Amino acid sequence: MSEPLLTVADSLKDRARAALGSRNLILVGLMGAGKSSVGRIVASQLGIPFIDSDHEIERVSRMTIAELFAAYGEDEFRALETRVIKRLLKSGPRVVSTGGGAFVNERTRRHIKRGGLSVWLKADLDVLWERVNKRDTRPLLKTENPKQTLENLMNARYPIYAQADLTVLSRDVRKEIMADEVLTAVIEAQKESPAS
Ligand SMILES: Nc1ncnc2c1ncn2[C@@H]1O[C@H](COP(=O)(O)OP(=O)(O)OP(=O)(O)O)[C@@H](O)[C@H]1O
Ligand SMILES: O=C(O)C1=C[C@@H](O)[C@@H](O)[C@H](O)C1
Ligand SMILES: [Mg+2]
Repeated sequence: MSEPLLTVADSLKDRARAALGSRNLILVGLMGAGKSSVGRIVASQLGIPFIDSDHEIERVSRMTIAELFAAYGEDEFRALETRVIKRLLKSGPRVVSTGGGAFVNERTRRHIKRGGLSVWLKADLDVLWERVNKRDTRPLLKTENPKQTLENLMNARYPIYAQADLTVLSRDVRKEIMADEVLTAVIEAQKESPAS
């Protein structure tokens, strides 16, 4: 006889929570991949705190990301992002959703690799574009052809995101389903390398 659905769902959360242990779970990937929205659900499923590095940067600086880029430029923003992410990863377990460029920065990437289990939410261009073109708050996409810019970012960044510990395909299914797939990937990773 098959198990009742509730038990299966409960055991997914419990198994993922046990597999994660005291490590942080860090979501990386391009703008629109779903790091913030899926990360929040994953954290609530695991019963651990959720923090979004973009929100944390805005909180500590009391400026929006767009204002930070405009006032200080991208290099200063990256330096602040590195410091904030380093601090967020000092204790765990937490789910930390990062900004789209965080894992691309070498220093930040080093902190993420040391700081827990990283998951790349990988999406194709059309999925990302459908999501990001609804808002114009992203400074890097304020160009003449933002879709082309997004594609250029994909080409430059995907080989780097591929260094994450796990990859989950982000597509147009409910965010809860994406969250379950992240939990499943955490369990699978633990099976493959139980010592970690
Ligand atoms: N699985 C999904 N199905 C439909 N819409 C989604 C899905 N995941 C995310 N979205 C929507 O796409 C948009 C971008 O998602 P989100 O902000 O979570 O991405 P992000 O990876 O955090 O992007 P950024 O790097 O810009 O912070 C939001 O409007 C969100 O509601
Ligand atoms: O992809 C990027 O480089 C960025 C993504 C956003 O999350 C923000 O961190 C910022 O707009 C830069
Ligand atoms: Mg986000």
